[in-house]
Parts: sequence; C-alpha cells; structure tokens
Amino acid sequence: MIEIHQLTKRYGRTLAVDGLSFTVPAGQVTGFLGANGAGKSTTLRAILGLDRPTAGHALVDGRPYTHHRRPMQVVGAVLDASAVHGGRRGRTHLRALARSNGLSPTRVDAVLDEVGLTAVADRRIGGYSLGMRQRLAIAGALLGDPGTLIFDEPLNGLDPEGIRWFRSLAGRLARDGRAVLVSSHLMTEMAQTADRVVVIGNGRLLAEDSLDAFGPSLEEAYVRLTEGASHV
Ligand SMILES: Nc1ncnc2c1ncn2[C@@H]1O[C@H](COP(=O)(O)OP(=O)(O)OP(=O)(O)O)[C@@H](O)[C@H]1O
Repeated sequence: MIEIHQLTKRYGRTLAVDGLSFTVPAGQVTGFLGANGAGKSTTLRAILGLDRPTAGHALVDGRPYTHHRRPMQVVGAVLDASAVHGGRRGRTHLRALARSNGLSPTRVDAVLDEVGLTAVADRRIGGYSLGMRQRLAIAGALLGDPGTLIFDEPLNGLDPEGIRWFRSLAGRLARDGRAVLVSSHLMTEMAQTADRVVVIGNGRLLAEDSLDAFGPSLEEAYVRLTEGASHV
C-alpha cells in the first residue's frame, strides 16, 4: 500500500504539491485525478523516489521506495511507456530488466502472457504500436510480482479492446490483494475502473472517497470540485 503524508514539493517558486495526504490501500483500484499541472506526476515521482520531497513523505509498504532492497518486488510502475530502446526485442528487454533487478527469468514468459504480447515478443520494439508499448511497459511493472502498482495514463494509445483489457487487468490485480493507483484524464474510463478516487487541484487534496460517494457522474463531481480550485 501507499501512504502519502503531508507531501510537499517545491520547484523554485512553483509549489507543485502542497501538504498532500492520501492512501492507496491494498485490494482496490484507486483513481488519481487532477487537471494538467495539478501535481499528479510530481506525486508519482515522489512515491518512486525520483523526486525528493521538500517536506512530508511518501511510503510504500511503510518505507520510502529507496529504502527497499528489491524495489521491483514492492512496486511496479508505468510512467512513460515510450522510454524503451526501439532496437531491442520485447522479450530481450524484459530479460535484461529481470537480470539487472535480480528477478527470475521465468517471470518473463509469465508477464508476456499476462499482457498478451507472447506472439510478438521476439519482434523489435521499434515496430510496436503505442498500445503494444503500453502493454510491454505494464509487463515490466509486473515482472517483480509487486504488491503495489502505479500506472500513469495507462490508456494512452490503447484501442477500445485494449482499454477493456486494461480495466480487467487492473481489477484482477486489485482483487488479488494489490494496491493499484491509476492516473487518467479519461473520466468515463476511470468511473468504470476505479473503486475509489483521489482528486487533487493545485497540489492539494480536493477529495478522497469511494467511487460511489462521487454520485452518478464522476465527471460532473470532478468538474464541481476542480472549478473551485482552478488556477490561482
Ligand atoms: N522539474 C520541474 N521543474 C519545475 N517545475 C516543475 C517540474 N516538474 C513539475 N513542475 C511544475 O509543477 C506543477 C505540477 O506539475 P505535474 O507535472 O506534477 O502536474 P500533473 O498533474 O502531472 O500534470 P499533467 O497532467 O499535465 O502531467 C506544474 O506547475 C509544473 O509546471
């Protein structure tokens, strides 16, 4: 699980995240919503130890990400699916990732199967569609069989079948007891994927509740919440 407590991140004069607290519990898909520039990426980067908080903390299973000895077995993340070498083949990429992180190579075939890339695993990534790259990045996140998963805009590049696939994958991962955090701008998809929703605006928490508590239209509830917090 993820616990964010009074997280603050300042970049020079920009207060990107401002005393933010929320949790991502095990067994549920938590949707993470906010306008462009609201501070979502900064929060995700802080969770993954890529950005050092100015104040407060982000813990995964009770510790900062960087304090875990085998972080890929604790949290898997997809922040930018295009961040892979196009000259490599899918299977080779995953094997290298497994080797460099002390993970069993037997996981490679398992995750390729999980994301539906087995048939194209020996093709070069440069020839993959955006949706295939998303699936490969998700395979990488699943490699360590972690208890926590973070997906930043995972639906980018996925076709309707891919979106349905991701929705069922996220649900399955949560039902297996994992904590799943998904950021997306696609409100209707979020309403069908998330069990609970965290909304931020200007780096601050605007709402954290079960999906049902947002009423019949998540989009309308989101607009009402963020209108009050639009740029100052
Ligand atoms: N490395 C950085 N240096 C300076 N300012 C930054 C940096 N990273 C983010 N910011 C600023 O912090 C604020 C929050 O940005 P962040 O990328 O976290 O928002 P976001 O919610 O992820 O937005 P988007 O949905 O557009 O990705 C913005 O004002 C952004 O310009």
